[in-house]
Amino acid sequence: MADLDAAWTRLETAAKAAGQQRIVDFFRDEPGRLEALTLDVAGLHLDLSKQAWDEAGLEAALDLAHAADVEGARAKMFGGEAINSSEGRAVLHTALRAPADAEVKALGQPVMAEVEAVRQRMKAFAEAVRSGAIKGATGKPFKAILHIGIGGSDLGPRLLWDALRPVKPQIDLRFVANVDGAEFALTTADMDPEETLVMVVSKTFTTQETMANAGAARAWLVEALGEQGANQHLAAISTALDKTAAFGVPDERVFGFWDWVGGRYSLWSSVSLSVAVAAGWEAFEGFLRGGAAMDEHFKTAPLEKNAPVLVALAQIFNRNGLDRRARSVVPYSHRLRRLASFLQQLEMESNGKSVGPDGKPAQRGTATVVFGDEGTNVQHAYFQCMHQGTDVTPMELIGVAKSDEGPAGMHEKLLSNLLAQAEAFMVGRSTEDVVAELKAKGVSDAEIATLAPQRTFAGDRPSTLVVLDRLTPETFGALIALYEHKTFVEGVIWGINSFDQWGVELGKVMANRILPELESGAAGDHDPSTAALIQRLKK
Ligand SMILES: O=P(O)(O)OC[C@H]1O[C@H](O)[C@H](O)[C@@H](O)[C@@H]1O
Repeated sequence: MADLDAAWTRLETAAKAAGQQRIVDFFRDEPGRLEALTLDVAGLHLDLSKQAWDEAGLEAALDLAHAADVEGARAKMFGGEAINSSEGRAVLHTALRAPADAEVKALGQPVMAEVEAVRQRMKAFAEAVRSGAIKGATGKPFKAILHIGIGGSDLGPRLLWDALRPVKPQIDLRFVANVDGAEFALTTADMDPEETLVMVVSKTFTTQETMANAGAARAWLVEALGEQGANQHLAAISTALDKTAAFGVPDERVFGFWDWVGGRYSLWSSVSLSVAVAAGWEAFEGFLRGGAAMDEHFKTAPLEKNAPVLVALAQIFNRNGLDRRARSVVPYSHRLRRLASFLQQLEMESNGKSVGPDGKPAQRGTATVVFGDEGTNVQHAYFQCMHQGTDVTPMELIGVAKSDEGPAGMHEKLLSNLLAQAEAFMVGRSTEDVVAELKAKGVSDAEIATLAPQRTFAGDRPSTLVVLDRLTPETFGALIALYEHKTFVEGVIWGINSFDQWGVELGKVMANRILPELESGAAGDHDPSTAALIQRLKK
């Protein structure tokens, strides 16, 4: 503990010192900077040299990781210990992408036989749906899948589908998440129940939104195909097998997973069966292989060359050392445009905690806000604030080195924007430079005095670049696993349990209380604002 406190203090001191200098100058003062802060892992190239740390800052961050015993925590996670202590569960999403012959135990019990058995059933199902061996009730093959789920049962598979989907897919995969009937109506309007397979995805099989949409989908099927027919169009993915049977899904159409897989870490499981069907099993297996490659790296690389550790430490340096309370993630890739939404759950649900597993307050600030969308689009939206706003927001910019998709010549334009933004964030543009340009254009001194400051860029805004060699199932898997392990390392250093989510409960309980009040009009005991709104909104 004393070591850890001292390591935190060293980090904070080092960050303060680094913050007095300009990032761009670190390159001048540290000849080995680029070499020390770039690495190639599992088809990803990472460049953390434009981050806010100097050599001493990086060293202090690595010391902090050692003092927090990241390596010990990592061994406990891979060893299947109950590191999700508030729920007494192991954390083994890594087993879902491990080879069948790996030796993995959850709380001492071997898991790989079960994992492999479900994988084989998923594979057989995916192939049978694709080949038409499994058909709908009227004998037609399935041309579409309606994937119903929310949170971890939605965000990961949606992103995975965007990443892997063929340009002209054999199977049209659609998603419904929200308990806003508009989403169901808009998504199903042009779907034919006779040719649609409905997959209900819920770890708990109790989530209000998913159960409401599942009921709606079932009714939509029953109307077209009758009770018996509807069942042939249903599949369920859950850890609650008793509940799937009660919903009417035949056993052979139920695909399980385990309580040692958190919802936001579940896209490696049967939760992504819809994608495995629609993109094909081979693509899904490639995704698993990519995740496993990152696991191997995370487990074995020394901390100073460990990609998830370095990305986590850059975040901690910014967040705790320099008090930067937001981070923006911008993939220069249309297929990865939903990455920030996925990371919002992964990082903010995992690490948005203020107390540790011992119930004591966290000593330092934990998860920050993460936001973002696809580049270049965001350059024409919020990047003004990133370049010239009063707060510095660290960025992660993600690119794909090679792509043959779409019209010729576009990819280079996309990449030029990615590189230009990262350079502009760091280097900025000096007032002298702006003044010289305005003078050369014949602008008057009076105008220059007001214009030049407005056209100056302070720069010195840190960013990390992640460049995928190509966007393949493997590199995409490696990217997601990178972020999972980054999130884990941060949780270890902040001293919190990254694997529970008590903070989502209160709102659910209160919604269940308000629902009958809206329906019947009899208002319960509420604060004046809520009571007035119930009066206004009730039926
Ligand atoms: O998969 P489900 O059990 O339906 O849960 C869906 C989601 O809802 C919950 O409220 C949790 O916050 C998420 O972690 C979870 O992914």
